[in-house]
Amino acid sequence: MFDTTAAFVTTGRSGYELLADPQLNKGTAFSETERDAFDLHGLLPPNVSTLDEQVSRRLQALRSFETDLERYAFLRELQDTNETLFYALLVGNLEELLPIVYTPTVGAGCQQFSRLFRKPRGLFLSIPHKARIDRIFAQPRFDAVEAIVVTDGERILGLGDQGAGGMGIPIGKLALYTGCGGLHPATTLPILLDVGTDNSDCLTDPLYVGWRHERVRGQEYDDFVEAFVSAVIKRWPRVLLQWEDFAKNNATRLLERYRDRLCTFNDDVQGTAAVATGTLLAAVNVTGVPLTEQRVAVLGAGSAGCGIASLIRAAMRDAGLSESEATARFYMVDRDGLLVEGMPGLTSFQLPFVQARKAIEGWKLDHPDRIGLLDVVRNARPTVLIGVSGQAGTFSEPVVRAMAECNGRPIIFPLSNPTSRAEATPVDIEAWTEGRALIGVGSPFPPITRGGARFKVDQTNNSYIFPGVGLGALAVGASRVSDGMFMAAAKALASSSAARDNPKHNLLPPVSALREVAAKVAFAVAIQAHQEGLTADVPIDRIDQRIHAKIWTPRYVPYRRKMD
Ligand SMILES: NC(=O)C1=CN([C@@H]2O[C@H](COP(=O)(O)OP(=O)(O)OC[C@H]3O[C@@H](n4cnc5c(N)ncnc54)[C@H](O)[C@@H]3O)[C@@H](O)[C@H]2O)C=CC1
Ligand SMILES: CC(=O)C(=O)O
Ligand SMILES: [Mg+2]
Repeated sequence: MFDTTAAFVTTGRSGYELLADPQLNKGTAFSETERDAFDLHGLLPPNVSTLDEQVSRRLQALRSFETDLERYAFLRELQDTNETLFYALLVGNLEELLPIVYTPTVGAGCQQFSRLFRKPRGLFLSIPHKARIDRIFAQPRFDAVEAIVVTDGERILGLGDQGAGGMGIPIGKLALYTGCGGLHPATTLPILLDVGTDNSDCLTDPLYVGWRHERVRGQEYDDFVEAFVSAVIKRWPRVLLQWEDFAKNNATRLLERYRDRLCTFNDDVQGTAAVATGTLLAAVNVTGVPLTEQRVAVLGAGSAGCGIASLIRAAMRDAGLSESEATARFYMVDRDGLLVEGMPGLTSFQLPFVQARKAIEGWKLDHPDRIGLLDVVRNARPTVLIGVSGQAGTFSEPVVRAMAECNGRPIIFPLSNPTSRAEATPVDIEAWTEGRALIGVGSPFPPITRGGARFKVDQTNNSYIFPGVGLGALAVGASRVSDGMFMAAAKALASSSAARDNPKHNLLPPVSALREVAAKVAFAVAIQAHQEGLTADVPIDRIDQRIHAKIWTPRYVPYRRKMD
């Protein structure tokens, strides 16, 4: 386990080599003694700064930019120059910086990746270099790796195929692993599986940095992923591997293939499920309609949609419903309308959530051959409406008004990212429901006005879950990540809700509290792993201490020169 509490660091690097290493560089904060010992005099201006002074300097520079994309590029550059400073800035300003490091700006960062590319971060594993994976992994720099986030760039937020530009997502997710979950940056590794791209803008862009090839699919793709996972297990047998932003035809399939072979999970399927379930449990407290009486409509029956349905259904079973009673409460709507039994083209992970033909007999439909979202809301009268379709504006005024007509307090979560892809905006939902809706959004939105005051709508994003799941799993050396661990994470999140005491308060803690949320989620996840027999021999009364020992706080420690 990486020692996050080391009192000093010993290094053989000096001069420019030391300044060029983002894991070791302190910039102007190198002390006089360190400047003597590491030949840094003259390479730095003479004034020695504190970390706080450096943070103030960078914050001032950051705020002077005109656009968020410039701020994103600035922060990425800082991350690649001085990680301690980058994280001190991030941790101290989560609310302000998360929308830049993470959604929505990270989406633009992926789209502009080839233009912004400066220094290498993480690993690009491309099909032409499949045979070299072991050798790439073998570099000593990666000895401390404990957490990997991997994507193949095919479904980047709601922005589709971004090819190698998708690397922005693992980088952003791991920034949250450290910024919110406290994992030491040296233990994190972003990976992009470059299997080509079907994005013609990338393929025809002379500046595109990825492998210029159409996306490889089928057996060759599967063989490549297998080579990757096998090499990961060989190099880091106890690593936590997070799958991120894979397209619908791969996400659940790969999760099922690998979830029993290593400590791994899919964030879009399982992390999203936990944040949606946790927020819903908090909302149920407010509306007073028990979970067992909720009816849930989901727009977008893909990885996130079916993951969400699956975990909410499990929560309904825990609350006393049978499997079939719980299943009947879900209305999954995709491109071709409501999923009903016998519909052609259903995937294996959609099949458990189809509605029985009999259940919809007698429904009044706008068009007899297609059951759209509005039909579902009018006929099924759902209490909850969740959007994970990546399609902006699909929670139209008639749909939202219909939700408001059949519910005193409709629960409406347009969760698609980035901001431009949200199914509806909080301002519109607030207006169309006369302020009665309980709203959750995937990306940050400006505050709305509620009861004459500004109200910040909850950002219902898996960032409330994955840093804590990773921290908890790693702290106790979990061998696997189970569905039970995600349920524990969801319940821990719900128990942090301020709305438990006052229904006018937020369903979720603010983004500024994400570090505390991660620690709480980590504890619940680790306890659950222990109860399921998935941990190494960590006594239950040591779990809290293990978690806190793993949380790194960005600060400078003194350096000592390593003698040859
Ligand atoms: N708030 C959060 O924490 C998270 C949000 N998301 C967002 O959810 C969205 C979907 O992600 P995934 O499920 O992984 O993608 P996916 O591609 O697996 O699923 C999207 C589904 O939406 C369907 N769809 C597309 N257009 C539609 C339309 N007009 N009406 C109904 N269905 C339509 C697609 O056919 C597909 O089944 C993305 O925008 C992503 O950013 C995903 C994960 C976490
Ligand atoms: C938040 C996230 O994981 C997504 O939008 O894909
Ligand atoms: Mg994602």
